[in-house]
This record gives sequence, structure tokens and C-alpha cells, in this order.
Amino acid sequence: MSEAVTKTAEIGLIGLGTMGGNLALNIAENGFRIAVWNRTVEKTETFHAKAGDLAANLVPTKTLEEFVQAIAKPRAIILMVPAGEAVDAQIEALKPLLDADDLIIDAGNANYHETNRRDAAVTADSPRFMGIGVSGGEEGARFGPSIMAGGPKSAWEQVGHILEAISAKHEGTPCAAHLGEAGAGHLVKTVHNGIEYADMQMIAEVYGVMRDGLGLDASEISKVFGAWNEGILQSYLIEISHKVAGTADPDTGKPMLDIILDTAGQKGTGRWTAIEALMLGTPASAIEAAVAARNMSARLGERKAGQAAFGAAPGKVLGDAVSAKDLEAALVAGKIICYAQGFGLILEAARQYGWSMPLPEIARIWRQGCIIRSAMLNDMSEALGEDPERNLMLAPFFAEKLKETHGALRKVVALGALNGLAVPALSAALSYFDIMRTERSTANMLQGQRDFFGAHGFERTDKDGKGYHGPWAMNTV
Ligand SMILES: NC(=O)C1=CN([C@@H]2O[C@H](COP(=O)(O)OP(=O)(O)OC[C@H]3O[C@@H](n4cnc5c(N)ncnc54)[C@H](OP(=O)(O)O)[C@@H]3O)[C@@H](O)[C@H]2O)C=CC1
Ligand SMILES: O=C(CO)[C@H](O)[C@H](O)COP(=O)(O)O
Repeated sequence: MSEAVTKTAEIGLIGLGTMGGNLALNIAENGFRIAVWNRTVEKTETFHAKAGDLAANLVPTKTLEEFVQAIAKPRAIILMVPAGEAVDAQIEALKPLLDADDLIIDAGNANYHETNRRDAAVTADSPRFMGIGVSGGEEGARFGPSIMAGGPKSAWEQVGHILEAISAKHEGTPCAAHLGEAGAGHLVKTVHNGIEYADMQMIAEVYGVMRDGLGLDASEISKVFGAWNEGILQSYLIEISHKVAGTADPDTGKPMLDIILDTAGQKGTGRWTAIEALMLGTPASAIEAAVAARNMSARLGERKAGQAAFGAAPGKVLGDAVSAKDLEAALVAGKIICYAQGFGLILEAARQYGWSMPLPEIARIWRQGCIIRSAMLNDMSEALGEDPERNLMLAPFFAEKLKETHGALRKVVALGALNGLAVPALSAALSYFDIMRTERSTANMLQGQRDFFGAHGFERTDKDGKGYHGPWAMNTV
């Protein structure tokens, strides 16, 4: 190791796990010399030994001191460790070894409030801090992720060229961008993951309709997803759903889908998105429903008891009541709505925090590299470019698509409800659509109730001003 350390690295990375190891190889492959350090030192040795030709651009180190010394000044150090305490611990361990113009970059899935806190804690004497969201999983990290950066402009000026070089490219354009101050990048990554949850959940719901309502087997379902991936729904998530449904278990020969236990894991970013939407007061009901569906999936014991108590919904009841075309159109409508909610959330955060979030740029850097990459993001980027403040579902292209598809969404949700097939995210998307296209909603009743029990006051449709009260005076009902 010590011989390699004598050569100065352009950047450093801590945390050679799934993401960090692949990101380091990606950086090395793009011609940047990178110093690496891992808490478990033996992993660094193995990592270096297995790096093949790329080993020449890697500088493996055994101690943090050795690691820091191996990086050219002003140093840039990427942390790719679990969010939370590990990040704070690494920052504290690095601080005494770094200069004030050095830069620490948290590239994990941090809660953006923590990124804001870490950014605010930077003083004139401590290293600068930057939070970047990286999406694309293992393969993306290795061959080109989507990178959502937040932090001081000086930080982007220092490392932007490296991040752009290692990012995915959409028709030659890097899927990496500086999106704003402090936690802006991590907020966008969080919302990316919230959309990911909703997109995945809606795909799982139409899978359920095909499996339970239509009685299709996994290979038939795989073919349907494969066909959809040639059309408007073309996306990484549909592509992998096609592959997941089409894969057999090597042990039993059965479809993998029939072997996988139906309890979904989650690491927290979907939940953070839902919490954020509630805190900012912006609707993200399809995302919230997707998080709730994961929570319900985890309660297998309760679901078993529920089935014993109430019986399962009858299977294969849909016959030709719903077609693959209907399901595809329902997914299109649901997808437009969940993205409208996600971009609406980012817009609201930008308004409340005074950040200037470039919404078209966000859609642009999601077109390749990330888990939610899809053909539709190209149209979204254009629609948001026309007017970033407008609800995405009102952009002419998407309004037209919704006019064509909301009937199918309604049909799938209605058939699901009538036949006991749970479609919570599609259903939430439909309700959002119906509320957001209704000028005269039912919240007048809520205002009447609030005023009745708490004298909260309301506005009138026929007069200006606030704070009107009804003539209820505790005795009228
Ligand atoms: N996996 C994915 O698809 C994606 C993950 N992310 C995010 O990237 C980050 C890393 O995830 P991933 O690579 O999957 O995780 P892994 O579990 O594969 O790797 C974690 C790495 O962090 C190190 N580490 C763990 N705890 C500490 C600690 N307390 N102090 C110092 N180092 C520590 C581990 O070192 P050691 O070898 O010693 O255990 C290991 O190198 C997370 O924030 C995750 O949410 C982001 C996008 C996608
Ligand atoms: O950030 C990611 C992709 O963009 C990670 O894969 C993330 O861990 C997925 O979230 P969860 O584990 O909650 O499903």
C-alpha cells in the first residue's frame, strides 16, 4: 500500500461497499486517480487486488491519515457509508486531518434535513460540505449513475467535472447537475425515491390484477411487461419487472415471483418523502399510499389472520372485463399523476426554503442512470421547461395523455374495488386526479364543521374577506 500512497490522488472515497466500491471503480475508469479507505481494512486490500487494470488509478490506504495525505489539496472526499451516525462519525474523524478549503461530500441517501444541519455546522475553519444523491444501484454506480448535487457553488466548481464524467449520459449529456444549496441534492434524491416507491407499487398493483384477477402466470405477465417496455411506458422499472417475472428459480424451477416472500423492505427514503409532503403541505397521495402498502406488506401475520377472518377475494373473476391495454393506460395515468405530485413537492420545498430548484434540469438528469429512468422523463423535462410552476398534469402533452387514459385508470380502480383486488396507489392517483379537476370541492363542508365546533371562520364565495362565521351558535342543530 505505502508505495501507491506516494502518488497523489485527485479525489478520495470512504466506504467500499456496494455503492462506494463501484463508484470508486467508475471514477478510476474515467481516468481520475482515487484514494480509497474502508473501515474494515482487509476489504480495501481485496478490492484493490480485484480491480484489474483499474488498480493503477486506485490508491488503497490503511489509515485515515494515510488516506488524507494521499489526496491532492484542496482535497475532495466522498463518503459512501450508511446515512445517519456513520456520516457524522466520519466527518468528525476527518475534520482534524483536513484544511478549511477541503471538501467532504456525503453521497449516501441522507435525509436532507441532516445535510442542511451538516452544511450549517461548517465554519471558516472547518472543511466545506456537500450532499449529493446518487441513483442507479450497483450497476449505475459502476457505469454511470444519475447525480443530484447540493451544496456551495465552489464545491460543484471543484468536483463537478468528475461527477459529470462518471455520470450516465443521455444522448451525450451528463445526468449530473448542481441543483442548489445545502440539502437540495438530497431532497431531490429523496423525492426520486418516493416516486420510485409509487412507480414500483403501481406496477405491483397491475401485476396483482393480472395474477389474481385475470389468472395469468408469471411468464404471461412477463410478456405483457415486455410489450409495454416497447411503448410509452418504456422504463427501467418496467424492463426489470419483465425480467423479474420471466425468471425461474434455479432450485425449484418455479417462477422466482412465486418463490419470493411478499413482504417488502424499505430503508426510509419513501417514508421521508411522505413525511416531507405532509410537513410542506403538498399532496403526494400516490407516494404516501405506496409507503403505506409497504408497511402493510410487512404485516404478514395480520394479513394471514385477516384472510382467515374475512376470506380472500375470489380469484380470476375479471374475465375479459379488463385488458392489458386498459392496465397499460391505467399505469400511464398513474405514472403522470405520481410524477406531478413528486415535482409539486420539490417545487413547494423550493418555494418554502427559497431555493431555486431547476425542475426541467431535474427531469433531464433522471432520463438515464437512475432507477426511475424512463422515456416519459424526456417529455417531462420539456413540459417543465415550458412552465416549471404549472402542475405537470396540466402541461398540454400530459393533459392529452390523461384525457386518453384516466378512463382506464377509473376502470381498473373500480374493478379492483368491486373484486377485492387492492390497488392503493392507483386509487390514490385517481382520487388526486378527480379532486384536482373539480373546481367546487367538498371542503366547504369541512370549513362549516370547523367553524361549527371551533369558530375557526371561513371565507365566502359571494363576499371578500376572511373570518366569517355561520349562524350555528351552539343551538341550531
Ligand atoms: N445499494 C443501493 O442500491 C444504493 C445505496 N445508496 C446509499 O449509499 C450508501 C451506502 O450504501 P451501500 O453501498 O448499499 O451499503 P453497503 O452496506 O454495501 O456498504 C456500506 C459501507 O459503509 C461502511 N460503513 C458502514 N458503517 C460504517 C461506519 N459506522 N463508519 C464507517 N464506515 C461504515 C462499510 O464498511 P465495512 O466494510 O467496514 O462494513 C461499507 O464500506 C447508503 O447511504 C445507501 O442508502 C444510494 C443509492 C443506491
Ligand atoms: O436509493 C436507492 C435507489 O434509488 C436504493 O436502492 C434504495 O435503497 C431503495 O430504497 P428501499 O431500500 O427503501 O427500497
